[in-house]
Amino acid sequence: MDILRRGPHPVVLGLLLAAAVAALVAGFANSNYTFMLTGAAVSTVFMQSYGLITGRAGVISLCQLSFAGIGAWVVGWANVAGVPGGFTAWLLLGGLAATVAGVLVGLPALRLRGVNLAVATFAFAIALDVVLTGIPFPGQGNYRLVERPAGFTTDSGYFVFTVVVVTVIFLGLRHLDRTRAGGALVEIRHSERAAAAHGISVARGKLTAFALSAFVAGVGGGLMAGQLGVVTAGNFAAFASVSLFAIALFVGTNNVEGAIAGGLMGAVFPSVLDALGVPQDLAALFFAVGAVQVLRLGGSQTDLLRSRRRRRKAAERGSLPIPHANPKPLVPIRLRAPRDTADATPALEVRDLTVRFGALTANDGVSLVVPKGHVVGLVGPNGAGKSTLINTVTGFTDHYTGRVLLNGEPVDGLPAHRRARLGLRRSFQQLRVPEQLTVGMFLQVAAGRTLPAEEVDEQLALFECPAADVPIDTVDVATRRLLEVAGLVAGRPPVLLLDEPAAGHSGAETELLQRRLSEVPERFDTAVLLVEHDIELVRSTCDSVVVLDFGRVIAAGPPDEVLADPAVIAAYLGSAAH
Ligand SMILES: Nc1ncnc2c1ncn2[C@@H]1O[C@H](COP(=O)(O)OP(=O)(O)OP(=O)(O)O)[C@@H](O)[C@H]1O
Repeated sequence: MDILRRGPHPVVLGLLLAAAVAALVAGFANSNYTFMLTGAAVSTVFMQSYGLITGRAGVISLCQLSFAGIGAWVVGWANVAGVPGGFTAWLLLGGLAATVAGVLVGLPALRLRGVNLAVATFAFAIALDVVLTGIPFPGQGNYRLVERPAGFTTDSGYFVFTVVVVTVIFLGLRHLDRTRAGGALVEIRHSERAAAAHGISVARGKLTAFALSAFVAGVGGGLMAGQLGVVTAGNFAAFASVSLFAIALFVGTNNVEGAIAGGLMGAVFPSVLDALGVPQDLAALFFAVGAVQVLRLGGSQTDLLRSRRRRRKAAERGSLPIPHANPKPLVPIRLRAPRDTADATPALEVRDLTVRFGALTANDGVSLVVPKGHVVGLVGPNGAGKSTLINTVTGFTDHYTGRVLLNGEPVDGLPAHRRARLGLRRSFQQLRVPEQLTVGMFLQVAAGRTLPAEEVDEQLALFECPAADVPIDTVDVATRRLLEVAGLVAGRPPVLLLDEPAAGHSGAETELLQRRLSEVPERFDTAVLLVEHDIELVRSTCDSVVVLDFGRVIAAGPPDEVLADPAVIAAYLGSAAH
């Protein structure tokens, strides 16, 4: 959002420049080059589609060219049938038809991941190959060429048209990247569990990615039909989808430069190999090796380059800018006496919760209450069952007996993202903050709502996090943890469960967390269940403490009393009798 305030982004300027260069190239290049460059622009659209489904949402799809084939088929049909509106309307029609296919493929694919998803989408690509070979493209039999848009009928004119379409798609993608929906896709790619904990429906996110990417691929297929006049099933073969997927994975087509580079590779490489007399299969092999390299390095070429550049800039800039604000703590550290839990209304109630993993009982009839306006500590030695309790309460473990009530209403049976939306939010012991987002975008994704810019700045200042436009991969781990808490409380959930939020913090960071946690109930109207090994943090922030050992509650009550209990001390020393 800061970027918006500063005016046109370099990417927009770059795209305008690209359009100008396209016009120049179209004016001066010979027809062979123009044809090849138009192919590269069409390929760039395919890459944009991979950038959506794989680059952003992290979903493997090996059938993007099949969606393109559907788009091309519809454009061919509209041309033959004389559908009014002309080529641009046909393109949109082709995109929409591909979207329907995207949703149909996406729905059964939602429960699949990794290799299984690759196989499922590839099976669809093969099936469509067979279908398209059986049903000729409209116009294929009688060479009825697709009519290009008025004003762009020459090869050079059509090249400019394709660049305009590519540019419009880039702008659309850029807009998506700046919305919470775009941030949600990136979080799904990074960690489906974290996304669900932020109230994001992973299934709906993936389906949206399938639909959008199929639309873009369908438009690309339609553009190809306009370029070639007549297309055949061979233009959209399943194996070509796999090659393009490998290129997309290698280059990183969620980035503008990656999509353009991928487009150029997809279109130009085969011609280069032809000119060198090298078999085409080698191109696929080359890109497959590149894709394996991505898995080894943990990122595409453009992602790695961008990340390196951001880190270098951050190092040059020194310490990260913290938004200017002067938040006044509502309550100084533990100057306030612990709140009295006796009469408070429960925000979260856990009744007789039992969770078993085979023969092991991780939670054994646990009952506890987190009253409104309170911070409750949940402590116990390693393996006592604290994380299991958080996982179960928030819907990440569904094999349990007992009840979980939020504001008096049972939430048992609801999946994690539904519980999160109702206001049961959590953090994870293992940090799950996606590095690809900016600080401000993550804050909004974690909050589960779009926050006004001023609120984002205030919240970041309150938790002493860097400014909204700072990329997360330049932020240290302890600050990321603070950012996670900042985002979660910004959503003002009725209940927040924090799993060791101070892990890896320095003394100063723990002190900041201590201040903020003490204020959370009043400032955000959020009750907190705090799992923490730092007993001083628990003592200074919690109104009451529950102690677990071997899955059972062994003590509960005011912090000073409970933490001085000999049974609790013995449990921590590992000598409790059971
Ligand atoms: N998915 C699982 N499958 C099998 N056993 C599990 C699973 N998750 C947890 N456990 C076991 O349940 C017990 C409780 O684990 P849990 O992680 O809840 O403890 P904890 O109190 O959070 O420990 P720590 O403080 O080390 O995080 C442990 O014995 C653990 O090995």
